[in-house]
Amino acid sequence: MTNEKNIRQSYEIAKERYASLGVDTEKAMAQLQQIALSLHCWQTDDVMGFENQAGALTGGIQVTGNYPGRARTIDEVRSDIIEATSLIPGKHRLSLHAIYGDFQGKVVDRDEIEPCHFQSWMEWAKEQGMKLDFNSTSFSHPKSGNLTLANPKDEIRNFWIEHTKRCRWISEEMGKFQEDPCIMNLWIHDGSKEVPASRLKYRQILERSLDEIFSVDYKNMKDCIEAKLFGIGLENYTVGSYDFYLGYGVKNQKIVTLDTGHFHLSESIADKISSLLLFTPEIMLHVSRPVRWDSDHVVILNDELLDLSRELVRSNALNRIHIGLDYFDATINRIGAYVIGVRATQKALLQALLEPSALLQEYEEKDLLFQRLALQEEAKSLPWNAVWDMFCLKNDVPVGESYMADIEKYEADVTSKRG
Ligand SMILES: C[C@H](O)[C@H](O)[C@@H](O)C(=O)CO
Ligand SMILES: [Mn+2]
Repeated sequence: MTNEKNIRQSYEIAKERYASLGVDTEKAMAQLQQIALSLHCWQTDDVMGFENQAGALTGGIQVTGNYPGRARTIDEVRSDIIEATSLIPGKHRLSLHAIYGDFQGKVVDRDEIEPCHFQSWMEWAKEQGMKLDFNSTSFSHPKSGNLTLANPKDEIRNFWIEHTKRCRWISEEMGKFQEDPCIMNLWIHDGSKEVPASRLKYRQILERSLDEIFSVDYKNMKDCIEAKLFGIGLENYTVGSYDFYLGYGVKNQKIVTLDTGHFHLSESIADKISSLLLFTPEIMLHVSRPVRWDSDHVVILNDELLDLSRELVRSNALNRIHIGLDYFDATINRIGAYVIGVRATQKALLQALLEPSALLQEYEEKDLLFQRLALQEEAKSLPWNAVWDMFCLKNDVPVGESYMADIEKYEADVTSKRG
């Protein structure tokens, strides 16, 4: 009770402080409430999925750690997602990879998947008031190799074309069922350890495959194409590079996915937002945290995330931006990993929504550059955390670090009992 009183008092002080700079804290909280983040289901089970022919994780991605409690069944994934979302303010989405289908113990190959394999997900999500997004899965399959949609061999390429076409069909049915577009992401690992004899050849093949895949028009799903710098074992050449997908996205008006772990480490993802918004219809983000490489560390509140969030808000186009998370850490409690990453992303967005942007723009227009820099610096220590605590309180989720106790309890009662 005293705690709640403190939170409310601190909020009132913060509200006044922000108002003095022309910022409306109530409006910022209302805007944050509208931002649904797309949670990646694959943090629950280390990207294993539920195919009954599953092998090791391939495609140049890697999960490290063996913390106990990995979800081993669809029910366990759902239970973990319910637990995680109970500790996160707001209403969010869930992103499924194609390997998470409800295959009922049968072997259903990737070129055979159908909407019926995701029907139970659609119904469950509806019960939870949650919308679904979708991803085709090119990795961890006997036909994955180093080349899928860019493979010169007809048999392999056509298999993956068929898989991806089916994923679009499933996404369309999901979108219809949930009466809200399903955002489908296409990422393939295709590449080569050494420099190929022709870089052009495989990109030409990939362009043709994509044209065939996208030849069917759908109304209830949206296509996103995700580039990458390199995968492990595929260091010299990635067919689906950023230049490739940026070109394809602009030419064909597809959504380009920016995964924050898929660029050179010193490259600013924030700087790309305004350019993409000028030339592509919408943007999809995979918020991740690269450490030395695309290591998919748990997202934390760092400068890169803050910079990106500020650009998203400043662009005035939040309705054209989809924000998903993409990391997988098996070294710590997996539900904790979700909660840390989602709350960090929301905190960054809140700080961006609380930026005294009207005043900063006014200084800029008047060429008051010292004043602009001074306010940018001072804005960093404004009492945004009091607004965040109030946002959590309003959403009836734990304030501050108190969520740790809930996760510890869930671990003791549930995940520690998994074999
Ligand atoms: C599971 C993958 O991480 C995901 O599908 C893809 O988006 C990626 O980022 C691969 O590095
Ligand atoms: Mn990604």
